[in-house]
Amino acid sequence: MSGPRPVVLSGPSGAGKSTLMKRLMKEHEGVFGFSVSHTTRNPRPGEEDGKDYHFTTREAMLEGIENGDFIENAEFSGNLYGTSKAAIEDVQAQNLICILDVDIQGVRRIKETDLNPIYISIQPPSMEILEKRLRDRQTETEESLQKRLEAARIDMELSKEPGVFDVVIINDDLERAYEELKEILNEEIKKVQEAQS
Ligand SMILES: Nc1nc2c(ncn2[C@@H]2O[C@H](COP(=O)(O)OP(=O)(O)O)[C@@H](O)[C@H]2O)c(=O)[nH]1
Ligand SMILES: Nc1ncnc2c1ncn2[C@@H]1O[C@H](COP(=O)(O)OP(=O)(O)O)[C@@H](O)[C@H]1O
Repeated sequence: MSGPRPVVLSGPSGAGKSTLMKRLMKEHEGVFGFSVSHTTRNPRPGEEDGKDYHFTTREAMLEGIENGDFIENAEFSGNLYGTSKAAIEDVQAQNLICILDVDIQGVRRIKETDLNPIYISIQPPSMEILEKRLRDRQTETEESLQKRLEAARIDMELSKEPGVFDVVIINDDLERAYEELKEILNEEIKKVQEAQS
């Protein structure tokens, strides 16, 4: 595949992936493009269809999967999520660094493709802090919160396995975590900026 190397951001729900990614994209306008996933979960207040996610139904998504429209898909906390081929192609056609936000199942599936991204895991400092951040975010019901915490325990274990991720960033202090992320991506960012100048 041509163009800059994509970036996969993974890690438990509530670890800070969206926060870090949004900041990265804002501070590097015209460098990154987000791979907009499909999901069957309901939009949260402020989320935009086609920007944060393509919000869809299980029926439509299963049909798309059947048609081979997705490079990967997974069930997470009772909903379907997936990366369409078009989502990645849209970004790569513009020669931008494609950022994917996927769970650990997605990481596994992407490893079977020829996408060749940089794999970054964003981890919370502890389960206790993760739970607090998720509660404070006020986006989840008690049931979906518990499912996310259960998935987080599995994610935290798997992310320790050698070779799964290129880098693991502990998102304790936001500024420090952000600097670390920028440092890792510095080379790719420069390549895109040079190609544009
Ligand atoms: N496999 C896969 N996981 C995804 C995709 N899009 C989002 N996810 C993951 O689904 C999980 C839940 O995402 P979301 O409902 O937005 O909750 P949040 O991560 O707590 O903001 C997170 O771990 C995401 O990384 C996708 O296209 N494929
Ligand atoms: N380093 C940090 N310190 C304190 N709060 C944070 C930090 N990083 C993220 N948060 C907050 O934690 C919550 C979860 O972050 P979010 O980016 O939504 O996680 P994710 O996208 O991984 O689910 C948000 O309310 C966010 O503002």
